[in-house]
Order: sequence, then C-alpha cells, then structure tokens
Amino acid sequence: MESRDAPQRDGVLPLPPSPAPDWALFLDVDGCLLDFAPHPSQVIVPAHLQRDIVRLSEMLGGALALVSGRSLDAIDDVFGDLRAIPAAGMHGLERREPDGRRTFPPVAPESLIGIYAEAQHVAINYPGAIVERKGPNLALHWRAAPDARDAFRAFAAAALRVLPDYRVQGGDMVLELRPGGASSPDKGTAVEGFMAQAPFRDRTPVFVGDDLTDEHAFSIVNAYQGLSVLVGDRAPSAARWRLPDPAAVRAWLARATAHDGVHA
Ligand SMILES: O=P(O)(O)OC[C@H]1O[C@H](O[C@H]2O[C@H](CO)[C@@H](O)[C@H](O)[C@H]2O)[C@H](O)[C@@H](O)[C@@H]1O
Repeated sequence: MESRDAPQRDGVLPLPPSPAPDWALFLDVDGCLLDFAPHPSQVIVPAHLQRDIVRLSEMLGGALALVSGRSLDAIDDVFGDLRAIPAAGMHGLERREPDGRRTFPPVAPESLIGIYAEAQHVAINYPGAIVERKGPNLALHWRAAPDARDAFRAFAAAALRVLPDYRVQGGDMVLELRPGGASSPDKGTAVEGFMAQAPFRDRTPVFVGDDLTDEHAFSIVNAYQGLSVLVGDRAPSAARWRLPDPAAVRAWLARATAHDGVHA
C-alpha cells in the first residue's frame, strides 16, 4: 500500500499538517521531543511539553503514545507526569498498553553482567563515553567521546560471540546490544501493537522520530497510509514529511494545543 501523498517541494520533505482529530500520534523521545544532551540523564524537559502532550492526548481521545529506545522507567524518570500515557520502551521490547498493563522485556542472560563490566573498562579510556544498561540491552554511547566509536564497535562485534541471539542496533552516536533476531520487537511492531487496540485502532497513524531505529515505524505508518515525519535531515529515510529539529516538534505540538480542538 502507498502512503498518504506528501506534497513534493524540490526533493525537500514538506512540513506536516497540524494534528487532525482522527490521528493516532506516536512520538519518539530523544532527538525528537527533546534536544540531545551529552548524557542521557542531562536532558532538559521544557515545562510546557508535558502539558502539551497531555492536552494533545486528550484531544486525540487517548490515541497518543511515546515510542522510545529508553526503558519505560527511564521515560517516566524524565517525564514524570506522563505515567498515564501509553508507551513503548527499549525500541519496542517493553510496552505500557492503553489500559495500563505492562509487557516486559526478555530476561538478560547471565553473560551480560560480565559484558557490562568489560564495556565499562573500554569506556574508561574515553572520558565522556557511556555504557548504559537497560534490562537485557546495553547501549554504548560516544556522543561526548567521538574517539570511542571504533573501540565500542569492535567491542560489540566481539560481544556478540558470547551473547546468544543478540544483535547490534545502530543509532545516533550509539550502538546497542539487544536480544532478538530480525523478528524481534522494534518500534514498527510497537506501533502495530498499539494500532491493534482502542483507542488507536481505525485512526491514521503518525510517527515522528529522528533516528535509524525510527525507520521501522516510518515503514509501518507508510503501509497504513499514515504520516511518517523525520526530525532533522538524516538520509536516506522512509519518512515523507519533515520537521527540522526538536524545537520545531515542540512548537508544532504547542500550536496544536493552543486551539480548542485539533484541526479537522
Ligand atoms: O528512541 P529515542 O527516544 O530517541 O531514544 C534513543 C536513545 O536515547 C537516549 O540516548 C540518546 O539521548 C541522550 C540524551 O540526549 C544522549 O546523551 C545519547 O547520546 C543519545 O544516544 C537513551 O539514553 C538511550 O537509551 C535511547 O536508546
């Protein structure tokens, strides 16, 4: 199925329309709602953002979810007030369903404990490099230490030999060791999971995200004839619409909630 046509502008993706009442809106977190920070715990959440998300969720009849690489606990630590909002964490490995039920990621293999310690030893050589443990996932970040990239890549390739059924997932100045082959959950299957149930079902899915891991979700919403919105200018991408940066995403959400209703 083809996605909803986006107006073409000389190869530049167009800005998305204002949210419509029949949308199911899926929002990535880091690099989309929030500007990147050197460390995952240093992100700044503008005061109006939670309020706008809650308001927009109400306007969409609850059909709004956060879909992130962060764990659900980390999402809740960052946003606090959004604990009633459905969410997918760890790139779809765990979910908070619309009725509040939780699905959990697979248990980490015992060998991950040693791998985690070894990764921290690698990171010590690169001040600013971060090893983040998220359940069965291990994220190796080099945003604040670009020189760590090659060492982390080599480390991850070697770690795969002792982590059964794991794979490496690339991201923006990060790579992640995570369980599961090609058929394991990702942000696309997370969107499909939400779309199979009320209040998301029968709505037009719209996914807004910036990173490689968001491409799974872009492909799914395209297949549903929804809107795929890339934040930034990463290429290539399956996205058909674009917002330039997280500030533009926040302004887009704020404009939608500044009215009494979303635009029909
Ligand atoms: O899917 P997302 O919501 O975009 O989450 C992706 C990763 O976000 C976090 O890391 C990224 O943001 C940090 C804060 O800006 C930054 O320091 C780091 O370099 C980025 O990779 C989070 O820590 C990861 O667990 C997520 O997978």
